[in-house]
Amino acid sequence: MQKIELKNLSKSYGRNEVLSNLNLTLEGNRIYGIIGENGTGKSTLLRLISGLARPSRGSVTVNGQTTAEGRRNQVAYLSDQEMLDKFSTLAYQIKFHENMIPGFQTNRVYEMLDMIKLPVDGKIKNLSKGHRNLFNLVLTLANPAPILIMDEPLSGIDTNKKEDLMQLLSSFTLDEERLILFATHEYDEIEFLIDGLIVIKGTNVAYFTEDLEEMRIEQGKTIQQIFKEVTQ
Ligand SMILES: Nc1ncnc2c1ncn2[C@@H]1O[C@H](COP(=O)(O)OP(=O)(O)OP(=O)(O)O)[C@@H](O)[C@H]1O
Repeated sequence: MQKIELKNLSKSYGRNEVLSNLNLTLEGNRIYGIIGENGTGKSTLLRLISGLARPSRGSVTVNGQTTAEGRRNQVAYLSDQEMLDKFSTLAYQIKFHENMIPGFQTNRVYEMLDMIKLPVDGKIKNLSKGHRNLFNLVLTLANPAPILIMDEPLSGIDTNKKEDLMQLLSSFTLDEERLILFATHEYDEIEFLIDGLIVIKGTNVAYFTEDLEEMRIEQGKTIQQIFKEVTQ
């Protein structure tokens, strides 16, 4: 079973303490959404878990791995920045990922691109921004890592494609026993996608549930309402 454990985790950039003494355990084949106002440290937290940033204090353990390198092997990470060389072709990037990542699911890339009707010909720079985001997302989803960590994966993607992608994400946790954690500002869209919710306020977790459905039945609140209550 997949497991992410954060113990007394803090991160500062110079004098700016972004995250302070976080304690959190995420586990199971679940989809977790992480929300919070701009600049509250969501991306920083995702980078710490993925082994791309170093904690200032405390520890991050991912499936028993405590070193940054060990964590990187457990995680497929999708940045909110555009990382791909714009002058390369889509086909080149697919081949590059296939060569770099053991078990990379190239067939799946082509199936997903077909599903979202994105042609493989041509260069990254000629794609629209939304299509570039989609292509990045597809490359991340074809990574066989047991944990998928994504920074705003649905931003700039049209409603129809979002629905297809959300179905795909659900199938990843149901059929393939993966854990997915992503940051987003799209509260309405993820309402029925995520199993667990984390709200960051200030420098810490202000709200956490691993069973949003239960909370919804008990308290009848939407994510938007929870967010407002917690952050006001
Ligand atoms: N590499 C860095 N060096 C210095 N400061 C940084 C760095 N990365 C992030 N920060 C600062 O850390 C804080 C949190 O940034 P972060 O990007 O993690 O927030 P976020 O919650 O993801 O924001 P948003 O919702 O706007 O994407 C901000 O004040 C930001 O300026």
